[in-house]
Amino acid sequence: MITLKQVTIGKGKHNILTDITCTVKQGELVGLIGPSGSGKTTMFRALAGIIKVQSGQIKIKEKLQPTLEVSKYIGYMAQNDALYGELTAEENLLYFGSLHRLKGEKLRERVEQLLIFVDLNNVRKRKITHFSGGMKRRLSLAIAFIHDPDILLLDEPTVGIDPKLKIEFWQEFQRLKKSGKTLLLSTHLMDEAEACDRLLFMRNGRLSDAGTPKKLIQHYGSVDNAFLKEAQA
Ligand SMILES: Nc1ncnc2c1ncn2[C@@H]1O[C@H](COP(=O)(O)OP(=O)(O)OP(=O)(O)O)[C@@H](O)[C@H]1O
Repeated sequence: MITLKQVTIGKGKHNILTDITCTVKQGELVGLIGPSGSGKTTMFRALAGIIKVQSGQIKIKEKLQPTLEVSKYIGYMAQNDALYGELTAEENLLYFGSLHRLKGEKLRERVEQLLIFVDLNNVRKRKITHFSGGMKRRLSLAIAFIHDPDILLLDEPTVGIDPKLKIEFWQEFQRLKKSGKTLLLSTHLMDEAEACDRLLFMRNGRLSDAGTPKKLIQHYGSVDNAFLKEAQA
């Protein structure tokens, strides 16, 4: 579903990503973990087709990225919320839905479902400028889901989310995975890392290790240890 082959971004000594090769299969829930500044967001941006690779290639459903053709398959939740502050939550969803050519009853139904899912139904008419950080995150997640994409790229989706909603988000991630969606998400939280099918460790722009949480726990003692070891190495 997602293939990276010797992907390098940046130039010479200033590479942000270096020689990344990995795949994510359909129906997998993969966690991207690594220290701050290790290149996770850059990898998401490249997968979403926002930035180009200097060398190597990224394929989404066998199509070379960046290409407009694959944007319908991808739902990307960025770390910095890209929302329209002067629009309400509902208007933002309607707008982003229309960009994906959703309209009429189908769009309205989807907006209703998502406002309930991210627990913003009671503030749907409020402008985003009056939203808290956590509320903006929730709306960003709803926008990534609006067109029911096959691939979800979620950059720290639960930051600023209260514990109850975090559990509900994870139930939804697992449900989406079971329904055949492919999820790649970044996290600094070890309980989330352990809930993934597979983990990719990034360090200094390189993929330093990969494996199931179980395998990594066997090797390092715990996912926490694996993370700390990779961060310090
Ligand atoms: N547009 C850019 N131009 C130059 N350097 C950049 C650019 N974007 C990111 N970087 C650098 O690339 C490195 C990786 O950044 P990135 O945001 O991808 O890391 P990250 O793993 O997502 O970090 P965090 O966990 O803090 O979100 C950092 O050193 C950052 O300063």
